[in-house]
Amino acid sequence: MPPPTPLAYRHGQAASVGVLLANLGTPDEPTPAALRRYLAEFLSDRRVVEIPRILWWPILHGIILRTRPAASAAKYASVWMPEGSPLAVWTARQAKLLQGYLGERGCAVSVRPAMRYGNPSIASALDAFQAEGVRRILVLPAYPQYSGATTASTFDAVSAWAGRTRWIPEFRFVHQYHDDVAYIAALAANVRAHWEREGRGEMLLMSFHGMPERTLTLGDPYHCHCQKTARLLAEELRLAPQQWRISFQSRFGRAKWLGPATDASLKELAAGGTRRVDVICPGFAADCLETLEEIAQEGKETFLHAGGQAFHYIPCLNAAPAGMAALAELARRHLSGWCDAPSAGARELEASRQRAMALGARD
Ligand SMILES: C=CC1=C(C)c2cc3[nH]c(cc4nc(cc5[nH]c(cc1n2)c(C)c5CCC(=O)O)C(CCC(=O)O)=C4C)c(C)c3C=C
Ligand SMILES: [Fe+2]
Ligand SMILES: [Fe+2]
Repeated sequence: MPPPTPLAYRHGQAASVGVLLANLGTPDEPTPAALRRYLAEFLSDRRVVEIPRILWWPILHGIILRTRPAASAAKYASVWMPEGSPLAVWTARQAKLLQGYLGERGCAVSVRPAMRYGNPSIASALDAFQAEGVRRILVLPAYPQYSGATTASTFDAVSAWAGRTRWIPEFRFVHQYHDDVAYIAALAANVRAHWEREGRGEMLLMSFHGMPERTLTLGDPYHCHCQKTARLLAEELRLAPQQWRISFQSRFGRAKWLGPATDASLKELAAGGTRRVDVICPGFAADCLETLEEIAQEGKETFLHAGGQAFHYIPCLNAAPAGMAALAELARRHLSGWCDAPSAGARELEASRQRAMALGARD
């Protein structure tokens, strides 16, 4: 049960603004039992697996949840950080930093990390905002590219919580930021910094998480958003067409997924004589299993086995200052009018007064 009307609000204290930084979710521990809980929740979401339940349920419960947890747990164990799962650790750090970046607003901003599956759940973070007396919430899903499976699913979780809540706060929702100038600039800065430290390869491969190809024909903008991010990043880095490629990773299940596949691209590049490849995953706001294990470990092995000589993985934006500044700028834009810094308000007021005086108004 969500808590009753927040005490702070009942007592008339000024309500502040909340920012819910939501990412996908991750298991609590790298164990088969924790993986089973996480995968059961994740793969039961109709936004993620769009197969009729009558067909999907026996596959999920009869095969996947019996076999995948142990295999995935071993992969998670290979990337686990002392503080926990990389996705959870980075998302918590980002939320803390974002709160600092937004600290100079005209009202108190509270930023909470949340996970669509697992912990801290979206519902628990929203309950915590209610208890704090927060009456305005900006939901910021950490997905630059919109997809039904991620962004819309976050919206569903917020709506489900609202459906159980009497006095819902005012909500705003960030839809996507795949072509945001500051996000593209942050990605480019990340690549350039890597090149300055490590030299550069002949090819920059931009690998995005895949989706079933059918989602594209059904109208999901995800594929188009990925293409645009990749093109803008290549432009920002002034790359010629033969210096970059896009690919899609993490295929799941038997259906046809968006292509070209990252593993096939790595083999093809090596076979075609590319000696060094640099790989970046621009669709992931933070490093996680899919980047650290599937790309930095497995992808590297694939490329080197196929004859490549050097493989460089460029980490996600994580807590990099340019990435945090981009997130803060995005949040600031969406918070506009809710929580403006008083100095900006006062300046604007003075400018309007002077314009009015120039038009003949009297003080
Ligand atoms: C970045 C956007 C993501 C999209 C789009 C996405 C779609 C999608 N994913 C699956 C199946 C799995 N994904 C898994 C892990 C995972 N996926 C994303 C992001 C997107 N998924 C992230 C950030 C992660 C990593 C989580 C972590 O804990 O580090 C997994 C679980 C891992 C495993 O067992 O392999 C599955 C399964 C589908 C089916 C799908 C689109 C329909
Ligand atoms: Fe995924
Ligand atoms: Fe994967």
